[in-house]
Amino acid sequence: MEVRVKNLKRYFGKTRAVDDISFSFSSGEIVGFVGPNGAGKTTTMKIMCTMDEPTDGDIFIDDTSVVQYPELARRKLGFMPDALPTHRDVSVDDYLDFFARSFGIKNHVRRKVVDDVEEFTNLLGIRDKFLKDLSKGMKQRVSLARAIIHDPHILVLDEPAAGLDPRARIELRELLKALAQQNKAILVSSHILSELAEICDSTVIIEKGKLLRAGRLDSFDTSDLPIKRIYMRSLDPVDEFYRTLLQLPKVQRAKVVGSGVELDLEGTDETISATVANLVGQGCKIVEVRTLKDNLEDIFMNITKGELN
Ligand SMILES: Nc1ncnc2c1ncn2[C@@H]1O[C@H](COP(=O)(O)OP(=O)(O)OP(=O)(O)O)[C@@H](O)[C@H]1O
Repeated sequence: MEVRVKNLKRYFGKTRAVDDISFSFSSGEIVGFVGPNGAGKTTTMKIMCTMDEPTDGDIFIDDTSVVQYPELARRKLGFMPDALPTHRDVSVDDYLDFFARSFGIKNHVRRKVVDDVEEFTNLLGIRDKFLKDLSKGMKQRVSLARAIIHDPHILVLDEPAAGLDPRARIELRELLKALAQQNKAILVSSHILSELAEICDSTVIIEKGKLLRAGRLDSFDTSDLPIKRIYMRSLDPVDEFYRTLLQLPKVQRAKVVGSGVELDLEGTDETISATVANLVGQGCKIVEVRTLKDNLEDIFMNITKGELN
């Protein structure tokens, strides 16, 4: 199963919340959806889950348009919104049973369906508790249980890890991995970038409604990014080499790592080459120059400008 976001646009008056975005993902894949506040993540996810309609463009689940066939799309999709359930005097079990009913799961199988989902999301021990008495992490698990009660092929999660403590975040991560192993296609937005990098097969980065990058993290072309991270080593004493590097105008940051120096250089590959030539010209005995791979956080900071929509 494939989800294809195709030239999606959603304008609110003059605000171009989503401005011609295209990307796709498939069964068994976890995709991180990353962007600063107001980038258009929630708007995209809401359209995917048929809770809003695009100004133009569409989203296809295989060949089914979510705009033309929202009922069909809803059966295939599970959505975990960023707002948690707030109903006060409803137990976890009644809450999940209600959603199982609303998806038309028949009486004789519904008990088993709810039991299985409660077991998977580790809710069996608290299923008689009222929602109002749950901690944030518990509510998050209830919200995930609700999203998967009808066994959807696609899961869309808006900021599921927000506000969770480290243990709850690890538990959530393990649940998402298990769901991907069940061959579900998962789109998950988050601001906790390091966490996404750990579980995601690929990443979609947007800002101000525009797509900046989409694909596997290790396949991102970073050659056009304004900051290059480099490791250099010379035969000169490392402290001396470090001080020489700091005096170069394009060096933004440097730190000694082992017998070499790691530095952020502002510019292109040409700048790296010119910098090495400059150092050799000053008599530095360079023996190693390596471009370091950016992690998701570095790439995100490097390509987004932090401007609000
Ligand atoms: N119903 C609406 N009416 C008017 N403007 C809206 C509406 N929904 C969203 N927007 C605007 O669209 C833009 C994108 O918002 P969206 O909630 O999709 O961003 P986001 O990436 O999910 O942000 P965050 O990380 O802060 O949740 C913002 O400028 C927002 O103010």
